Amino acid sequence: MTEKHGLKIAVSGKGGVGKTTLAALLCHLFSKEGKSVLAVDADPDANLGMALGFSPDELAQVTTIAEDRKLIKERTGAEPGTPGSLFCLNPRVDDIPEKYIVNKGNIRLLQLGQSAAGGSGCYCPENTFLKKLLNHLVLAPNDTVVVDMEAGLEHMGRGTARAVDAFIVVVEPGQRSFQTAAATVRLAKDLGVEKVFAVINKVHPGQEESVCRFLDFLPLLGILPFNPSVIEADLTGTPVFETNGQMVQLAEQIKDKLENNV
Ligand SMILES: Nc1ncnc2c1ncn2[C@@H]1O[C@H](COP(=O)(O)OP(=O)(O)OP(=O)(O)O)[C@@H](O)[C@H]1O
Repeated sequence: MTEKHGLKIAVSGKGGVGKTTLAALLCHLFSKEGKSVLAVDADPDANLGMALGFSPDELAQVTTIAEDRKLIKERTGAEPGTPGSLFCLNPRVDDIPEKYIVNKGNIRLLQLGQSAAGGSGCYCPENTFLKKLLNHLVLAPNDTVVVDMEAGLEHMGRGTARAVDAFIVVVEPGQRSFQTAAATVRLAKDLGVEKVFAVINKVHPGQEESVCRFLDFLPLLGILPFNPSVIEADLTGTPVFETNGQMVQLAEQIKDKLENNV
């Protein structure tokens, strides 16, 4: 890594490929090495909070951006630093209002929540909030932002996409997932994003070679195997990083490769 500021990472991919699982593993690993992590749950279908080990009670205590959409709509209309705006000029992670944040160790979770408008790519206040946040948030060298995104980058403007240091597209073996990945890469290039990487998840023994062949247009950070214990952890509401050493080890390699390439 050449730059001195912290990293902003967005995890994307088709629904159900394992974005939340990978995002939670990365949050855990960054926090374990002493980084201050802002985990942003921007996927209305996901529950990054539970994957990080927050209890339903803890999650219920905070307000999601969607729940506060009227306020957010009013305030995201104003430029940061102006009266009535949500953020001060050049906000830091600590400047995000506490009512939106739930903490666990070094991890601060922010949930955009379920949009009343529904549908991906909408220009709803939640996405406007995310854009402002990614564009204006100033990270200390020790800060890391991990965004669990909804599929697709359609709702991202050029400036916002370029504010992210790396996009990780999670791909599972299958043509539909490859096509989503290809579309994401095309869109990312259109938006001027240089750093787009793939992580292949849910790979069964013997599939590695053919999957890599289909994804030769994307630099690969790593391969995660299909592992029933990941589903088991999900069923019991236990974070994967507490139960599955193999996934943690592989995610660590993914994180190292990412840091060496941004
Ligand atoms: N390597 C794996 N092996 C087996 N199951 C996995 C693996 N990774 C994720 N899963 C399971 O697949 C399901 C979807 O995973 P996850 O929620 O992380 O995906 P997602 O892309 O965030 O989904 P969504 O788009 O619905 O939010 C979960 O039940 C999860 O436990």
